[in-house]
Amino acid sequence: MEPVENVVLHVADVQKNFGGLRALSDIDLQVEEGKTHAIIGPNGAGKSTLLNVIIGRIPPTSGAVIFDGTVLTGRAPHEINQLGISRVFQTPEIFPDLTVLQNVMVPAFAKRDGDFRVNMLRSVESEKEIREEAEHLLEDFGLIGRRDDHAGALSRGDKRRLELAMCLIQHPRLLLLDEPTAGMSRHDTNTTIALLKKIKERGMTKVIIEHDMHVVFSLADKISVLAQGRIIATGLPHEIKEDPRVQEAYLGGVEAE
Ligand SMILES: Nc1ncnc2c1ncn2[C@@H]1O[C@H](COP(=O)(O)OP(=O)(O)OP(=O)(O)O)[C@@H](O)[C@H]1O
Repeated sequence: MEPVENVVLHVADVQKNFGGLRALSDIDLQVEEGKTHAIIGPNGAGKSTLLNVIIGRIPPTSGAVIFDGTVLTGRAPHEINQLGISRVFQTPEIFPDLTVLQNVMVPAFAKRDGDFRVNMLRSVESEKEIREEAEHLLEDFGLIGRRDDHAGALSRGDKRRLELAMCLIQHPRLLLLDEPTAGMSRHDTNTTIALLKKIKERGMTKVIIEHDMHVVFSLADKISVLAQGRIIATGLPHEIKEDPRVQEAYLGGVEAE
């Protein structure tokens, strides 16, 4: 594998077996600081497994994940979060009984204080700085009008945007996005693409797993293609579009925009 400059995340020679099934083989992925790196591949290729290995939810069978020189493998998910990695899941993980504003504030306390604690909610009203930042984010995300509503009452698209705001208030160095536009209308998808482009302007590194080629080619600086648990190609978007192995394994017939 060719050396990559300014690598902030290195997935080094990772394998993952589920019993007799090898879900990931010989994964070597290098993500450059400040770039958006997309991971695409057909259903069952291993994308979610790879993401879960990176965030510490699934231990790899062998290999390691290194973030800015620190080995993540073996650390608990909340420790990995504290090191500067946040993630948005396919199914939004929000607090449905808290207000929209409280939802955005809680991860800021968690990052600062080290864990989610029930009593942190007592500080919600007194923490002016965090509250103001949360309100700014809700404005950016078009959710300020819903700030006092229960988050559980939001539409699916709004819940996903809320979750993104919950990540951003942590000022992560690396943001992992698992199909951030899944289930959204084209309009909501385009709004989310615009938001993610804005984040890019702030220089945050992103790893994005996505099925929607419109989203991938709108955002990615680099793309890796997973097929049957292996990375079969990594390159610039135009290189990936033109790669016959990729067309055969994945794009096959799908017109990339
Ligand atoms: N916890 C598990 N136990 C056993 N097998 C699993 C587990 N998680 C995933 N697998 C298997 O590992 C392979 C990779 O699955 P994974 O969900 O990572 O693929 P994916 O690329 O994310 O697919 P999709 O696009 O459908 O979400 C699949 O064959 C899947 O059935």
